[in-house]
Amino acid sequence: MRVDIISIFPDYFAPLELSLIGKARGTGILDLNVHDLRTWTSDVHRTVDDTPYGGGPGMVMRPEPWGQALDAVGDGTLIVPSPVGKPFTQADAYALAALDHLIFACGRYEGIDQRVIDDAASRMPVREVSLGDYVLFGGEVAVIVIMEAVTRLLPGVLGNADSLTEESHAAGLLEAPVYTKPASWRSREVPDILRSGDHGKIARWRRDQSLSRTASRRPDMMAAYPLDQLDKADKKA
Ligand SMILES: CN1CCCC[C@@H]1Cn1ccc2ccc(-c3n[nH]c(N)c3C#N)cc21
Repeated sequence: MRVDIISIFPDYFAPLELSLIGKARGTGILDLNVHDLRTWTSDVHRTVDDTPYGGGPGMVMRPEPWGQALDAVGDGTLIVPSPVGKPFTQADAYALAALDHLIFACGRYEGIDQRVIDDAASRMPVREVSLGDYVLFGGEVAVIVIMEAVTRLLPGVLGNADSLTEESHAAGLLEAPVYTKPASWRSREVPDILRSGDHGKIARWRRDQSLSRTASRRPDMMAAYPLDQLDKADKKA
């Protein structure tokens, strides 16, 4: 997978040189290129913003540098983090992980001139996405989150691909609580069932824990959970 990230703060993406994403870059699974938007400015001050038409607070990112930057990186699927975007989900992460070329446009200030998105949409798929119902300074942090959610789904990145099937949001439920040694810690014990060695009972316990956690913390996910899956789980466990 090729990824191009365009930002006025390219150093924000230093974390993408670390851990499993850094390894994916080193092994060629991920071809990640970070670009400074100011590369495509032509004035001495390398200006990327200007006052908004119609008045209002703040500044808007100028279309010219963005247009040249997007021309330079070529066509792919353009992802534009934005507070007005579609909420980003695990399903979106899977969809993006199946693509060959992702381009991320990191806005700042009050946002990017709308004509940049409209112009790009005339020649490639454009996805405006939001991380959640809160306001960030810009798109960079959202891109780091999306990059982690997508990269971990790429074949060869996670040592144990099986873990993808049971994790939260992949199976449609929140994960059960996890425990490790010691068996007793500050007078708190690991649930006996997890030390029983009875894998059928352990699976049922974990499913019950997932269901109760999801029901109490994410009733929206419960509403979307296919009821026939609940029956299957009971029979399997
Ligand atoms: C504050 N400032 C004036 C009001 C409008 C937004 C602006 C800041 N800002 C500029 C570009 C940009 C991109 C994404 C986000 C963003 N916020 N919250 C999310 N879930 C986001 C995503 N994904 C914020 C951004």
